Amino acid sequence: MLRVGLTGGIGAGKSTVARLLAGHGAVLVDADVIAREVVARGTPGLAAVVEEFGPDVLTAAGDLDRPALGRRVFGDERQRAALNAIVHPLVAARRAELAAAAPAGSVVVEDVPLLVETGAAPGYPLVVVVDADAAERVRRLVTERGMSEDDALARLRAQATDDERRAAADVLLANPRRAEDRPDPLPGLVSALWSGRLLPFEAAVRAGRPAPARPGVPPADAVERARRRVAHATAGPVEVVDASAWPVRLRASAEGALTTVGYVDAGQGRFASADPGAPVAVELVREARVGGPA
Ligand SMILES: CC(C)(COP(=O)(O)OP(=O)(O)OC[C@H]1O[C@@H](n2cnc3c(N)ncnc32)[C@H](O)[C@@H]1O)[C@@H](O)C(=O)NCCC(=O)NCCS
Ligand SMILES: Nc1ncnc2c1ncn2[C@@H]1O[C@H](COP(=O)(O)OP(=O)(O)OP(=O)(O)O)[C@@H](O)[C@H]1O
Repeated sequence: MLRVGLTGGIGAGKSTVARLLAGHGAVLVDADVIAREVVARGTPGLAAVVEEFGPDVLTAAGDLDRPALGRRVFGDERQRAALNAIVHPLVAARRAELAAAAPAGSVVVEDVPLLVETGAAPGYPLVVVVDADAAERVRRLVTERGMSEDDALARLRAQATDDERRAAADVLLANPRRAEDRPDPLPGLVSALWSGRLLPFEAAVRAGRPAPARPGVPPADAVERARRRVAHATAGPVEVVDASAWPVRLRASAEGALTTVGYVDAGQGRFASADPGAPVAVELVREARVGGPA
């Protein structure tokens, strides 16, 4: 099983990409759907929201009045943080539960709009970001979702910047406005991602097989993502030993949860990434030596 974090700014095309991946056989987990379930009528989540925001955020029938709550939280950072503190832990727990229930051999694609904002990105073996510029995203929300421009801009401002999301992307899928006179390139990009990266990555994780070395010099941003992922999984310091060639070599102090982020046990205190797009080797050493004198 391989967990893939799929994210992008509002209106970037996450759902479109998720549907294409599902067509190839991915198991989908949709954080927006879960975020509705955890505040459905009668849930502890809804009770906590009402305790925080008062009964004005309920409809006459006792459901969450989403437009009313939306008006309060988009544009007021403090209120948004209060809502996030209630909803996000419930969503993260349910996401993990659904991913764990997927059949062996699955590629689980988790569509998580706020993957970067919540700091969850390094906890995934692979992060896919769908990218479209802000003006185009606002156009989509206004023309195809019936949102006002002000509402669309308020949501954009409540999210990470495009640069922050791009820095977290192991794979960046460009999804600019579809041209009417040319075929849409997105299905082809998603198909190549599926067969060229996701399927081989999942198979290698299942077989306990490290990714083979590859030619070229690792880009600095890929090295930084590997370092952050390993630091997140091992909850300790991580040193970059050699980033001049693939596999990137890192040194960490504990095994931690490396196998949950796409690493396999390579024996003799070594772990290796199974991601064919970014081979990384991790050497485990006693804590005192990581970051200390050689
Ligand atoms: C404020 C609420 C009630 C408004 O509901 P509404 O039906 O209008 O929007 P919906 O939930 O369908 O979200 C649509 C999009 O808005 C954006 N968005 C939603 N919540 C947030 C947030 N807290 N911060 C930034 N962007 C957000 C996302 O891009 C999302 O895909 C709702 O968005 C909510 O409960 N948000 C908090 C939970 C959350 O963060 N959900 C997003 C993913 S976990
Ligand atoms: N390349 C494109 N050109 C034009 N319209 C597009 C393109 N990709 C997606 N859309 C349309 O833009 C809207 C937003 O796309 P989609 O629902 O996939 O985005 P999303 O990132 O999941 O949005 P949200 O953040 O609101 O969940 C949809 O109406 C979709 O049909």
